[in-house]
Amino acid sequence: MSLTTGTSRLLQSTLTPFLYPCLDTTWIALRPSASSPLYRSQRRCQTTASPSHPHASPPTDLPEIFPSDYTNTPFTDSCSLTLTAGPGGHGCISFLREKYIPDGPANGGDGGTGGAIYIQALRGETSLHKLARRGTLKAGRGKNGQGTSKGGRRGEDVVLTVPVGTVVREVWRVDPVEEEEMGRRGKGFGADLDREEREEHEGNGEGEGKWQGTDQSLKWRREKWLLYPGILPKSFTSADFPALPRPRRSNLAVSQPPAPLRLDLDKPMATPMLLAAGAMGGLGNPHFVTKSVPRPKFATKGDDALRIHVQLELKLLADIGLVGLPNAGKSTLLRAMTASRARVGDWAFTTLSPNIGTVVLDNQRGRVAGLTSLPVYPDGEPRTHFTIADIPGLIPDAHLDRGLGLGFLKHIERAGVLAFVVDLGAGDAVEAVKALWKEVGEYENLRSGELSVETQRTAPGEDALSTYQPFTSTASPSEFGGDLLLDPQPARPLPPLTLPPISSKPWVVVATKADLPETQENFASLQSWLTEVETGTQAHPSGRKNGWRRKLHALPVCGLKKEGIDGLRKIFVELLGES
Ligand SMILES: Nc1nc2c(ncn2[C@@H]2O[C@H](COP(=O)(O)OP(=O)(O)OP(=O)(O)O)[C@@H](O)[C@H]2O)c(=O)[nH]1
Ligand SMILES: [Mg+2]
Repeated sequence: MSLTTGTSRLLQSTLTPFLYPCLDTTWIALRPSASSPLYRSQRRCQTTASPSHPHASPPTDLPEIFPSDYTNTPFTDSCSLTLTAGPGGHGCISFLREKYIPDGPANGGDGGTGGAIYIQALRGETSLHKLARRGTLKAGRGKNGQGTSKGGRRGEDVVLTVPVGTVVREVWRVDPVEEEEMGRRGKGFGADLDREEREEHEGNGEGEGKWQGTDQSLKWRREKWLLYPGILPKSFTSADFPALPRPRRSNLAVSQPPAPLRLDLDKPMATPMLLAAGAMGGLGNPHFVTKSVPRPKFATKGDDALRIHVQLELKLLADIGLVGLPNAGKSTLLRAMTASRARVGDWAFTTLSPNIGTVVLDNQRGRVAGLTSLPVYPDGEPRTHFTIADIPGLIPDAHLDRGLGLGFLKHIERAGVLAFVVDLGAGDAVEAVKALWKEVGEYENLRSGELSVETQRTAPGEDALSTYQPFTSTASPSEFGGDLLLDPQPARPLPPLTLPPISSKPWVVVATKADLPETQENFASLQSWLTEVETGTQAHPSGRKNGWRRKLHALPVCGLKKEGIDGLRKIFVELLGES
């Protein structure tokens, strides 16, 4: 009885505040009253102003953002990587040795296959910076075989996780299996040719001595063989060795995409996709038992691994891109809508590389206020969040690469929906939107010209992106100590990606600093201009006939006080459904 009472008292003291907060008297006592300053400040943070009266509040009570509240999130939208699959483990040279069997048969195990490299596009990822930092990715080496016919373990696999919308393009590859096959076919490796082929050559009157020479020199590939410890190579004659086994590929290699790699990972992937299979392990000494050599004291080494140099590029930077002149309030808006802690400053070019923030629409515990249903992705999956990119400010003549212009415009091209952010307190908002569109439109013209030049340069039938040329060096890899130290081809820049035209993307105008006095008129003229563009009375600001004109909204917001944010979120969700 006393135990029950004790348990219930314990429960009351520890769990009640969490399960039934309304019953907990201590919590009630601590809760700020409606008149306390804390409560008032909380209520002020939660208010969302009606967009129709944004200017009602005076601009004096603006919250301050302290420098200690800034964090710099790293971001990279393209990178080059060298992917090296795992080399195979060596075969083992071993003999059975037991009581009464001092010189048993060969029982060395085969080496393990090397680890493979996979790629997987996931929705939670937003940047390639983690991969860009690494530069080279290597899968694990297969373990060596062991005595008593124990095969070596497989090498560790590596999975690259990338954001959805990543494009993977191959720059060059070194495929040792392909090279060896080519060498055998092209150079006539006598020892490894089929007997019929050989006889055919001899029948054609080619000297036997010549074949003999090729035969012996190519059979003996020191770097391919492992010798029993303590035995010097000179104690073998090359005739003791059988022909080198043909190069093999692991069974996994059949699911490798064809070379050259050109992948557009525009959907989230349930399972990783193979990019490079690991190399095969070497063969243990039982593989070389013959009548004349019953106890072979050699095994083969594991194969060298496939190496691919790829370029990764994000086709989609974020769902929404904030485009604006410097100091328009883009970073403040991003902070208001997401948990981003982007730096804010009262000067131009506070932001120099994109900041990406995520707006959570459904956090598994409920939807954000005002959303009755969730938007869906093109594949029908409900969209529980979307991303916003705060892109550095554009300046006039950015399309001529003035002030890092082209770099910033490249980011704009990669956003799904464009949100033109204009400062209502910095002059005519219509002129500001027109100036922004002018830069974007000029950049689009430039890009379409660039693409057509690239298409003309490509010979008909040739792959427009990259063509695979296996490494054709006169020196064999063994001359580099079995390992190639240099890139087989210098990394050449790949042609630009073909992306949808910017002017056909949905767009919206966000009028910031609506708390500033006397900005109503500016906003009203912006709204009427947008209505004219929508109805076709005014030309599309990009100068293109087929520019996006449906549902053109302008929304006044105050990023500092988070006013007008709910309405903006709803419009973004609506436009994402259209994009
Ligand atoms: N009154 C008022 N000031 C704002 C508002 N939003 C931003 N500001 C101020 O405007 C200045 C610039 O804001 P940022 O968010 O850094 O502007 P930005 O567009 O990111 O600037 P860059 O990164 O340089 O292109 C800061 O001093 C902000 O405090 C707003 O809604 N109202
Ligand atoms: Mg900024």
